[in-house]
Amino acid sequence: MTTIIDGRQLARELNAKTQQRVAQLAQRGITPGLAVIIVGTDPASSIYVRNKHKKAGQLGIRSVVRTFSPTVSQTELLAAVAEYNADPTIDGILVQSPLPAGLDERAVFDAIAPEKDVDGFHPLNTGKLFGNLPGPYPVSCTPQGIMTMLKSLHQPLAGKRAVVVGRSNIVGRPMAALLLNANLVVTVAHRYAQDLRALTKTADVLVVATGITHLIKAADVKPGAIVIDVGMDRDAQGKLTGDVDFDAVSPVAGAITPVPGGVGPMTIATLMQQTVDLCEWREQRGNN
Ligand SMILES: Nc1nc2c(c(=O)[nH]1)N[C@@H](CN(C=O)c1ccc(C(=O)N[C@@H](CCC(=O)O)C(=O)O)cc1)CN2
Ligand SMILES: [Mg+2]
Repeated sequence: MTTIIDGRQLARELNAKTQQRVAQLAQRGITPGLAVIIVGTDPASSIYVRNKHKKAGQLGIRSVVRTFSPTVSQTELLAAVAEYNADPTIDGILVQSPLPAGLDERAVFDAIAPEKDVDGFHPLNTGKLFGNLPGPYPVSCTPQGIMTMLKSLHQPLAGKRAVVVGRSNIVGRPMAALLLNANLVVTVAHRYAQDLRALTKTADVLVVATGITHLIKAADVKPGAIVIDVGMDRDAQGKLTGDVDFDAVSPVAGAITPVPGGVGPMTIATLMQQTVDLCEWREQRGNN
């Protein structure tokens, strides 16, 4: 029997816990604040930002969305980040990725105060993650959400072989660090891998984040493996599909995430969780 990892249900459970934490903060007169910066009108990014804003509102988090035209200058963007860095009502700041060409995304991420870096993209936070330093600090929401999904399976993971396909800063690299910190034996594969399929076939935990529709087929997966599909691709008919051929792979896998309804909802639930984390950590530090 293959377990279908239900990201929507796990997100509901996580959001319920976050909502309770928000209610506890409210009793002390504290409202967590999230600032979301989006540049341009990319339809997918606009939907993700709208969903973040909506979910925040449902949980009692105050969210502000600032939308810039694609012609915004780097200086204006950095000024908006600086404004939120200095705003005591804002606990978490995120800049929706990708930024339009011509803007230096890395410089904008680096300008976010590390203690408000709700996406965990600041080098201080990624450095802590890669050094396996003691927390707390925020971690990129998609891989952090995947760790929550893996924990929901209640399977021992230490010593298992993990293969992460894709090495992006948002998913592949922090995913590898989280799995390594959880004592898995981790391989990161990418476009230069000489025999990708020989690698994926060794994985007890396979995480695929490439943006290549149905890259992973049944023959590429070890029987019983946990398969996590981060892909959000469109097939020839425009239908949302993953990097894993779900219909072919699910009979082979021990557990598998669907697309949609897998990793995506957990990304947003983790963002909400981390906004409240940042708010609580700030309180614990004494509002600094
Ligand atoms: N600043 C950031 N930018 C981006 C991140 C991020 O974590 N921080 N991740 C992705 C986009 N993303 C959130 O921003 C995101 C993508 C997809 C989903 C989601 O719920 N997907 C649904 C399907 C949605 C659809 O139908 O199109 C699902 O998988 O079920 C949530 C968040 C890149 N940018
Ligand atoms: Mg990649």
